[in-house]
Amino acid sequence: MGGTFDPIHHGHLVAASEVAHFFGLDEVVFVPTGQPWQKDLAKVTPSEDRYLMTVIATAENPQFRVDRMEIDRSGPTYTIDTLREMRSKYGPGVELYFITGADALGAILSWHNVDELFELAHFVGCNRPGHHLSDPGLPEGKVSLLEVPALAISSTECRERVRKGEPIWYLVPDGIVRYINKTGLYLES
Ligand SMILES: Nc1ncnc2c1ncn2[C@@H]1O[C@H](COP(=O)(O)OP(=O)(O)OP(=O)(O)O)[C@@H](O)[C@H]1O
Ligand SMILES: O=C(O)c1ccc[n+]([C@@H]2O[C@H](COP(=O)([O-])O)[C@@H](O)[C@H]2O)c1
Repeated sequence: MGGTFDPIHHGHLVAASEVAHFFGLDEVVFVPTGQPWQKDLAKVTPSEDRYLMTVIATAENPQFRVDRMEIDRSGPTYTIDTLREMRSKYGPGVELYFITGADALGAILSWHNVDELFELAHFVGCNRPGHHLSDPGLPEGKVSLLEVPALAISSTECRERVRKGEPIWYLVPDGIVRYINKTGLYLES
């Protein structure tokens, strides 16, 4: 599962858990983006903080792992590079699934080298409140749409709540609340 994870929240974790269960996956690898080129980079939290929060949020689940390949890569982050790297790391016999939310799936045709993406992994789109879950005309058999228990949580809302002094308990794992309080992240927009 790729994401900016700024910060990681329970919507991400529920989607990952549901997809793992439904498809019988061995593990879910969370890959925080280095430079998400379709977002305003000036507003994105340093990658090391986003990586650490992802590690904290997933630490207790033996099926979840975090990979720093995107934050260690220079230049804009393209999923195609990540999938090529994973394919060469795991070999041709391993099936790769890329987990996305409905908003990301809707924009996938704008991603770098989109045609090759579908040769490297199967894409799973999860529903998300406020976003319509539909296949935007992707190659046959390369995408699955999955209904997961919907959580109306976004990283944007979490950041906004911290800035306004509102609680984010139970929207994100407890360790993430403590990390944000300790570091002072998101106090200024
Ligand atoms: N509540 C949610 N339910 C299902 N999928 C989600 C949810 N929140 C995020 N996702 C998906 O997780 C992936 C990573 O999301 P991302 O890190 O950008 O979080 P976000 O909450 O969308 O962030 P932001 O509000 O900053 O845009 C994307 O594919 C996104 O669609
Ligand atoms: O490869 C691309 O061109 C591309 C463009 C936009 C988003 N992505 C990936 O989509 C995932 C979700 O992105 P985001 O910006 O919603 O956090 C994350 O892994 C991004 O690296 C990938």
